[in-house]
Amino acid sequence: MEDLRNLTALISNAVKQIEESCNARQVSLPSLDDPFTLESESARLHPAVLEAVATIVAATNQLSVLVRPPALTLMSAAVQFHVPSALRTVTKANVVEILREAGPQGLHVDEIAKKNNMDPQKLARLLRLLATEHIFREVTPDVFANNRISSLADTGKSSTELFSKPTEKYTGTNGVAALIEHCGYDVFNSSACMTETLLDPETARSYDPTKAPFNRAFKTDLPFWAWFEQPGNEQILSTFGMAMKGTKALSPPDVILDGFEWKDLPSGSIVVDVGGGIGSQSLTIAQAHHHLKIVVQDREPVVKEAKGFWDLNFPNVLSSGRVTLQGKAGNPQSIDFLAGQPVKNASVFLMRMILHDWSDDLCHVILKHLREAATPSTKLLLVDNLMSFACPDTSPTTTIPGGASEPPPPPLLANYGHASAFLHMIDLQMLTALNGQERTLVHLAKLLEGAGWKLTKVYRTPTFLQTHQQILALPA
Ligand SMILES: C[S@@+](CC[C@H](N)C(=O)[O-])C[C@H]1O[C@@H](n2cnc3c(N)ncnc32)[C@H](O)[C@@H]1O
Repeated sequence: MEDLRNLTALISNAVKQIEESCNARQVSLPSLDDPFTLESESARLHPAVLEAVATIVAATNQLSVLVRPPALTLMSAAVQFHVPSALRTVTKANVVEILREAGPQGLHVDEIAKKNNMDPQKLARLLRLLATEHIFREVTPDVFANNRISSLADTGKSSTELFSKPTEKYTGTNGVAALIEHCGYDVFNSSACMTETLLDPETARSYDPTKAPFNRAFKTDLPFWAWFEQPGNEQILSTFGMAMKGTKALSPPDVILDGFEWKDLPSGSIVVDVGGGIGSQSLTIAQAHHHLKIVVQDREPVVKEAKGFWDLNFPNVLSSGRVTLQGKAGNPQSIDFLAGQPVKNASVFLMRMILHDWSDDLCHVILKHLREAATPSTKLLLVDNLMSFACPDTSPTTTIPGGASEPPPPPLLANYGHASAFLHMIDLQMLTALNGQERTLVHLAKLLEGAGWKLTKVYRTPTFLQTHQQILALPA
């Protein structure tokens, strides 16, 4: 009972904290029935509120596990995979857009099914599970409407356009639907092969990117990235590019501009976005800081995708030369961060969500190439998720600015329990797809040190827990 009472007290204090912060700023938390818009998120995007949110998510989950019959908790975990299956199916079948067009009163499944050619009763069962998880709303029996959560996956396009041009579904969107597709197809299928891969002596201890569960699932000896580029996988590759844009939704918008002091870089400074994908982070930096030159580097097929993205979102910036896309073809220097780094006068090497794709050995190779290309004043800015243990950590930790993070009050787990479960899932996402991993700060510090970099600072920007933290390193 003591844990129960303590958890309840934590929840009620956190609710008070949210209320006080919202009252002081004269904003209110949006209802679950309001469609998602960035503007209406302002109440939540405040450090005090985000901290209270983490407490509530951790404590409510711990409370429910504490009181629920154990068999239900365990078996719910065992069948949880139906949620991403249902979510991917309805997202791919354009249900979100059909329901947006229907308005808040919703639409009967018979009508939805007429538009997307599904079986209405099967569709109803998928939507009902999702509505039970607070994704969509069942307004009256068999009548469904979007809610705040489902509307985040809205491409903003008309359902007619989506049905007539299915291969262009994600182009020009916020990328969230693309992220659902990437997680629900490439990664979900890989995860289904996790057990066999991790228990097979041939692959159990391998950190080779060609021996991941992904390779077993898709019957390929190619690493994830090279497989994307195979003929026939064009759609999967372009979905991945947009999915990376969708990861922006996992942090407050434009958080890349908080923390690191972009404005203090001298005019004309070169920022190299290493493995920058289509350049969705670079776009934000380029739009906010006109004094910087930006080079987005990635594999050639990704760079081809990137060209259309920049022409659409920031016309003429490529032709002006302020932003350069570096891939392979058309450029004398081939871009492969495992092979080397051609830019030798960078002010900043930015690497967002790169190291987590690779084993320690391959991270060492990437970091070493950057170190060799760095000038004495080049800065290395990593943007990565920071992991923590599910128990108090007594190992020596770093004393650099921003290095320590406050553990939550007991009886919450030291890593904020369920509030950080998402990060641990992303860690396994890296394992299944790439044999990569998310890391603790101490782990990252060691990797950096081994490659001639010195971990210098962590910018604790108001992210959702420890997602996408900015980690600064300088040449050692
Ligand atoms: C997880 S994504 C991150 C993209 C981007 N930094 C972002 O945050 O949106 C990893 C990127 O690394 C690129 N990549 C993989 N192997 C590469 C290599 N050897 N050289 C250059 N880029 C590579 C992929 O094509 C992909 O765009």
